[in-house]
Amino acid sequence: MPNLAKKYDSVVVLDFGSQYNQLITRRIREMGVYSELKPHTLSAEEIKKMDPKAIIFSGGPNSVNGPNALGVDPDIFNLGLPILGICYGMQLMAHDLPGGETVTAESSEYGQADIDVTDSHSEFFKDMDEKQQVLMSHGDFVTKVPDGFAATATSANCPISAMADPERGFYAVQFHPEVNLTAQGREMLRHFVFDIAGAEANWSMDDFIEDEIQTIKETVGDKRVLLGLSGGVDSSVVSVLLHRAIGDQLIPVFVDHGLLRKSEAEQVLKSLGEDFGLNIDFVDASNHFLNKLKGVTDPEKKRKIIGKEFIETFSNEARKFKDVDFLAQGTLYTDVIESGTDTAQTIKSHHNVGGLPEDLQFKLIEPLNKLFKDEVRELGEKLGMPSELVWRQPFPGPGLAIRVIGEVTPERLRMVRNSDAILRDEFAKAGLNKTVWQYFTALPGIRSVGVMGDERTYDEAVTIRAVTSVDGMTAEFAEVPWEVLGKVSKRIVDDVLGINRVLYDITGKPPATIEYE
Ligand SMILES: Nc1ncnc2c1ncn2[C@@H]1O[C@H](COP(=O)(O)OP(=O)(O)OP(=O)(O)O)[C@@H](O)[C@H]1O
Ligand SMILES: O=c1[nH]c(=O)c2[nH+]cn([C@@H]3O[C@H](COP(=O)(O)O)[C@@H](O)[C@H]3O)c2[nH]1
Ligand SMILES: NC(=O)CC[C@H](N)C(=O)O
Ligand SMILES: [Mg+2]
Repeated sequence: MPNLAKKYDSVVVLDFGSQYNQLITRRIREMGVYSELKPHTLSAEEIKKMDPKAIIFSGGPNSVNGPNALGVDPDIFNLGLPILGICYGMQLMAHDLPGGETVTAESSEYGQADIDVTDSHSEFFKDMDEKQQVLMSHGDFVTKVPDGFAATATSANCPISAMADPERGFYAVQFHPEVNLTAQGREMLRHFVFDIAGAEANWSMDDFIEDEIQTIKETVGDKRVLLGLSGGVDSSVVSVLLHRAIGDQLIPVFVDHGLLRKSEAEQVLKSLGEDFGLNIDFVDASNHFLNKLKGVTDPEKKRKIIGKEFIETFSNEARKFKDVDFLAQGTLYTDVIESGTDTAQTIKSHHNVGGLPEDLQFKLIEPLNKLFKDEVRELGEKLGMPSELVWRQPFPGPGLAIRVIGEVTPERLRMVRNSDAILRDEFAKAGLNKTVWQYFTALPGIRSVGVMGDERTYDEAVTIRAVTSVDGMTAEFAEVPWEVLGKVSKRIVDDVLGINRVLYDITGKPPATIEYE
């Protein structure tokens, strides 16, 4: 995203490593105010140049009193700008400003909690009920508010749940107003952005499109751009943006790595090639990928191999054309944060981020890497893309490899591919493809005893994963009618050789993730 903070009213969010930090920026963009996440190392001078209306300090995994504490330029407090500290951000304010104190509690608090607002005059909690349901997720807490501050909310486990110094426009909360589990969190953030910081809502997704097209044009010049096109929502949206910006300088490459779903290659070539008119370079690299994956069982190793093979395939293709300096990908913010950053932990290396080799010879173009899935869908609709494409369920780049736990063999790929086709068929018949966010089968690598036609079997199991979500950051298992599950189970066991048991996964994210590896 270009540096737009100066062009529109904006809020700068400083990153201390919370998994939710980019959710803060999107909550603010939803209000029509531009927001960007920036490193916590940004100096007061650099922030001043961006001319934001306010600053937010995000949460983070470290302790302000610990050896890995992350800090801010102390001059930030003298910029005359309103500041909101969230969780770690609040603790940091109490740690850095005179008179305050943050200590490590004897027991941590993770989950929903009730707080009592003690100062209903506070602009932050203006016109709100005294009791508020919030998400707490912390081990440290503020025991003394800094000079000039007053406590504004309290709870049984966290006596100072919020504090404020309205004079300087400094506000802080121990809970997370950016997540849905804080019932009125959006309202509180609105108070901060509009009433306290006085921002005006003068940014929208249309501005994003215009600004991105302009930036892409300037970056690319007369060079060519190879785009990894998967047929999924993200890379398709990128293809439209790029096509608008640079026309025929775009080379969309679709790779069949042997890990695609049933009939996927034909469908993608038809819908994006024939119907949508993209001139797709199709590469069948399946033997190559599958050979490299032979004997590999560790999930992170698989992901790294796939990331490397993708890049090798793209490099080989680039040699066929002249002047290819750039690689474009449909990377989303979820891929970035889960792959780990300087401040956030690695949950899994997405092939397109953490799986990339260090000596990449392309410059990357990733226009969506600050956005979430639902924002990308909104963008796709604004770009006039067909709704079947915009509302397609996500399919991960490493494909079926991360749905076969343990070794990826042709035999096991056949089992997961055919069972997945049955699941998708039955979900479509039941209309569930419109309501369930993502659904697929996986091979958990369990073998168990069965009896089929009076014979003993000792075969693999298949699990069904079906989740509802908005942005893929959190998810709940979908409540699928028993009847549909029964049909799917019967068809899988009847038709997919080598499967004698079907399981249904009833875990959310967290604590699980959506995919199995
Ligand atoms: N088979 C493939 N061929 C070429 N590029 C691919 C392929 N699979 C994934 N990619 C690249 O990796 C990126 C990340 O994959 P990801 O699955 O997150 O996004 P997507 O496929 O575009 O959208 P969706 O999340 O809806 O599946 C893609 O946007 C694309 O650039
Ligand atoms: O392009 C991708 N490359 C990857 O390596 C990858 N891993 C997971 N996913 C998709 O991301 C969303 C969140 O997945 P998890 O809960 O499993 O982390 C879900 O929609 C997953 O399907 C991936 N997409
Ligand atoms: N979620 C957070 O920001 C946590 C802050 C800090 N690591 C704590 O445990 O208190
Ligand atoms: Mg995909």
